[in-house]
Amino acid sequence: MTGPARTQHPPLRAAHLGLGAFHRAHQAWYTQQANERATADDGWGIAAFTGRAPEAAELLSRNDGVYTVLERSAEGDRATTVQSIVRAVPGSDERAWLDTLTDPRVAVLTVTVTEAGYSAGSGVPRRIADGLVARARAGAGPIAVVSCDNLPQNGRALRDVVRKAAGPQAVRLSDIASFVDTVVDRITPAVTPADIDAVRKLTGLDDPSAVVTEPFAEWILAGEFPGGSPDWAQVGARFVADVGPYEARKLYLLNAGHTFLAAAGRLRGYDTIAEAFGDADLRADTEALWAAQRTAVDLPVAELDGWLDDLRLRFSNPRIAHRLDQIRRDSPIKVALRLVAPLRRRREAGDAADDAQLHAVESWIRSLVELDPTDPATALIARTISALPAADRARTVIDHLTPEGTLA
Ligand SMILES: NC(=O)c1ccc[n+]([C@@H]2O[C@H](COP(=O)([O-])OP(=O)(O)OC[C@H]3O[C@@H](n4cnc5c(N)ncnc54)[C@H](O)[C@@H]3O)[C@@H](O)[C@H]2O)c1
Ligand SMILES: O=P(O)(O)OC[C@@H](O)[C@@H](O)[C@H](O)[C@H](O)CO
Repeated sequence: MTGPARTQHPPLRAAHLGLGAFHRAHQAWYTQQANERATADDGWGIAAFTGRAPEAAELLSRNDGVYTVLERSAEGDRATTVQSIVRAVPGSDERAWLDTLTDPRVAVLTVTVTEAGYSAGSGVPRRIADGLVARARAGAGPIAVVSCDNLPQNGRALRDVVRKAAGPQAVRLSDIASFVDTVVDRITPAVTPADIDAVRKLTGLDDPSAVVTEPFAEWILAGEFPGGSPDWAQVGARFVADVGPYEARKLYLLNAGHTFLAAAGRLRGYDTIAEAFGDADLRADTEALWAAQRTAVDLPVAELDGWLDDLRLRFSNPRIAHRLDQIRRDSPIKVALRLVAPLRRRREAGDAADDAQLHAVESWIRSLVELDPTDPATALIARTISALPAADRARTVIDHLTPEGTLA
């Protein structure tokens, strides 16, 4: 058995860094949908680089970059083939990275490297800076850099760390690189062997690069694309002047809900979001958290109500096994941005701390103290917090957790 076949050959015009499940289910999928509505010459092919380990590139290359997206609703599965990735490259291939970013045809660079990828220590800012400086030197023209990670003002956050990494060369970037803010949404769990089996049963194809995702997808973008972009708007993406309200909605409701359920659900022995959200107490806590945090979202009430109704169904989808231990990874930075930041804003406005927000922070602290850490950053903060008197822990986190997820 082999994987899905290539029938389209879109020209190389985009690059991506961080060839994980989400890129395959979101940006590459949107680009595929846009390519299907374009003439062959107007399509966009992507050179996708892995962030760290080479395996995803090696697997995808074996099938010429073509793979299956399995959209999984509560009712059933639907398989589509994605051909927009025309080259899958291990991130360690610096030559290929520089060649791609100095290629004048390449006008868009999308990025999914997780929240942790934005720290200087990850090496991501330096790699992007090197590529953009080389592009400026080569006179290869402007490029849009599109962050697709769950961070506030993600485009600006990426711009700042890339400029810093470029040092004195940063001045060269202003002329060639525009950094685009985005809100990206599509619940896409890490792929399991059972998912690959499900794809095999449905399509008859052996596709180790397949991804399973929900039917829902959203992409909201604000910024300049001086060298053009795939026609993502035609396939549902929205270009707006300011992503702020949509970003608050996504981060303070969906992602904060996930962050809370990952901690509190794991403490109760659940494995997935659907299981945790199915627990009456945790569901009530999540609803209370949403009620508190929605005050920070500047969107019409009816629009927000409808979005939350959809979110309840999405969290309840029993056929999407979004594992709590995956979501718990790198939690300090997520708690800082999704729970502590809105709590502090409330305090600055002179309002009392909300019980549901406090409960979410306290649940996270309990998860640090009582559960095995998922990653080194979490282990480090867990040790510090565990050493504090229990009565001081929440106050310490609320007062001293930095946006980088460390205790100041
Ligand atoms: N999966 C989702 O549902 C989803 C939805 C919206 C946004 N996102 C964003 O996309 C990110 C990636 O999600 P995913 O599901 O593809 O995860 P994944 O684990 O499948 O892939 C993560 C990618 O990021 C790279 N990466 C991770 N840490 C890195 C580091 N420190 N330095 C360099 N590269 C690094 C990895 O090499 C890999 O290519 C999330 O962290 C989030 O910010 C994901
Ligand atoms: O690692 P995080 O917390 O940024 O993301 C985990 C999930 O909350 C996230 O992947 C959501 O499923 C996603 O943001 C939905 O669009």
